[in-house]
Amino acid sequence: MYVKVCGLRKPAEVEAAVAGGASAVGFILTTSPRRLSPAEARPLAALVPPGVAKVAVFRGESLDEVRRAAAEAGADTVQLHGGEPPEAFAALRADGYRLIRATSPESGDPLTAGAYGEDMLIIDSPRPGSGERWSPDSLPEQPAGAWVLSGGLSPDNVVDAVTALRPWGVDVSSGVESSRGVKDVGLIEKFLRASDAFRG
Ligand SMILES: O=C(O)c1ccccc1N[C@@H]1O[C@H](COP(=O)(O)O)[C@@H](O)[C@H]1O
Repeated sequence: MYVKVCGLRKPAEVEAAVAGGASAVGFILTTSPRRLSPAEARPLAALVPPGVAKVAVFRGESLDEVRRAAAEAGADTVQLHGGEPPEAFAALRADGYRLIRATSPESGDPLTAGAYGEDMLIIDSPRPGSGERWSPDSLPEQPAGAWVLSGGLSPDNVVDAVTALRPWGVDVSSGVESSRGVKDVGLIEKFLRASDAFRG
């Protein structure tokens, strides 16, 4: 199972995620208590070994700004939360990025991974990064393909959530923090150990 740990801001957090077997680490390059500048993200991305994705997260920035910031940060994957059209995904694909489309159950967006040309689909609460969970009852259709469960996951609920929904991957930020925007390395390790139950 794919496991992404998002909103990292310090070398020790990146190192804990990598050592614990994360598939991807995320850097928030948009409005957020976890926001980093691309220049701040770049040395963190440089700590990430091959085989672990370096995800730059955006919400509502222009395509030009996404391109500029993702390149400066040294990301290899772009995550878009802004309801961008398929053409934006095509342009970023042509630049060589792997792509994540993020949406929420009641957005009206397609819930099939790849519908806009993305590699993965994150299904998150309507307020990304809030730590809020969403109800499976709010899904208008069964998600399909490489879809990633996000929104309010934590070391204590990830096993039950995955058992119930059987996503292709999971994504966490708030649930591995001691307070809003402040990661707890012990919780990152605990989340990754809990997720090990679903990895080969
Ligand atoms: O973390 C943020 O503040 C954020 C801001 C804007 C877009 C996305 C953001 N985070 C994403 O939210 C989920 C994690 O949610 P949770 O905190 O675990 O409930 C993850 O996809 C982050 O990339």
